[in-house]
Amino acid sequence: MTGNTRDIEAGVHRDFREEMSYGSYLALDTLLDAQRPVSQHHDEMLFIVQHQTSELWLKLVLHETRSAMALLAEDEMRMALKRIARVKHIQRTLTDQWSVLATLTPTEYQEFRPFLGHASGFQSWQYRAVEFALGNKHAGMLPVHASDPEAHAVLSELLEAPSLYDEFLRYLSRRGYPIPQRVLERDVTTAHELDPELTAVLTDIYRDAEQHWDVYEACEELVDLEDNFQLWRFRHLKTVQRTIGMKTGTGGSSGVGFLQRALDLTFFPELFAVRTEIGA
Ligand code: HEM
Ligand SMILES: N[C@@H](CC(=O)c1ccccc1NC=O)C(=O)O
Repeated sequence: MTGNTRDIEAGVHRDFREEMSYGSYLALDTLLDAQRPVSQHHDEMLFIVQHQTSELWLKLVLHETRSAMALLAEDEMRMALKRIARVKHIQRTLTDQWSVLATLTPTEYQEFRPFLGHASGFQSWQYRAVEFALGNKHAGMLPVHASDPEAHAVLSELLEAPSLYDEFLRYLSRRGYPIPQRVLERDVTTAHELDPELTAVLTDIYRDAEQHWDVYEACEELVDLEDNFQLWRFRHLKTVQRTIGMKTGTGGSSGVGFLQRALDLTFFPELFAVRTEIGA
């Protein structure tokens, strides 16, 4: 037998002149009109779609992370963890997605790279917002967004707000854990720095996990989050390496060297320091 033999059932809705349809609900006119190559090269479409899908997922990561922060501030730990679980799945998708871009050869990329000018992922405000929310605060990043007042406003707000980790530590303090006062009152516009006394508090949780099961589990969720973030950074670095080698970046950085240094960053240093202490 040939052809598609599946009946289109009588009940199937067909007239959307006066009703909301799939496309109108999702604003597909706008979404699918947003791929605007600046060169004539075939592979630029891949480059654009890869970035746009990443930005869409980043939008959801930000939405979920900000919600998790607000929930923690209200002592709603279980709901906050639900948000974080979703973020972890998105992170995996973002990391897996690098394999699509890895099909772009250096020869193909060079065809349209000169058309990109000084545009660079370095200017992604949503990426920077996620970094800020997770605690990698850096006021020096704000001027890059001066030409986009809305993005600048979101970044300023996140810079000045407690990070996810700050909210977690405040929550632990409210639960009676002896979080040092200087940690609770730190200048949240800067990145958190390792505090050995905080490591000791968290180590006690890990040493007696059964007694502290829910917060112990929450700590491991944060470790997963950071681990996933680092995997994305690493895949970005390796993709950059195979695509432009040691060339400087269009954003003006050294390129691979700059991205390599990001792998030394940590959002939750004490949660990793705990590993050294366990069993010691
Ligand atoms: C062939 C593909 C890519 C190349 C060659 C590349 C290259 C680079 C380079 C060299 C930098 C350093 C800044 C600069 O001087 O430009 C950078 C930063 C960045 N790129 Fe890409 N990139 C690629 C794809 C992507 C994709 C798909 C995303 C997804 C959104 C992305 C997001 C970012 C972000 C967020 C930064 C800033 C990182 C930070 O500040 O730590 N890049 N990229
Ligand atoms: N920084 C890249 C260019 C680049 O990847 C890019 C250019 C425009 C929009 C997004 C980009 N993605 C990530 O940096 C390069 O140096 O080739």
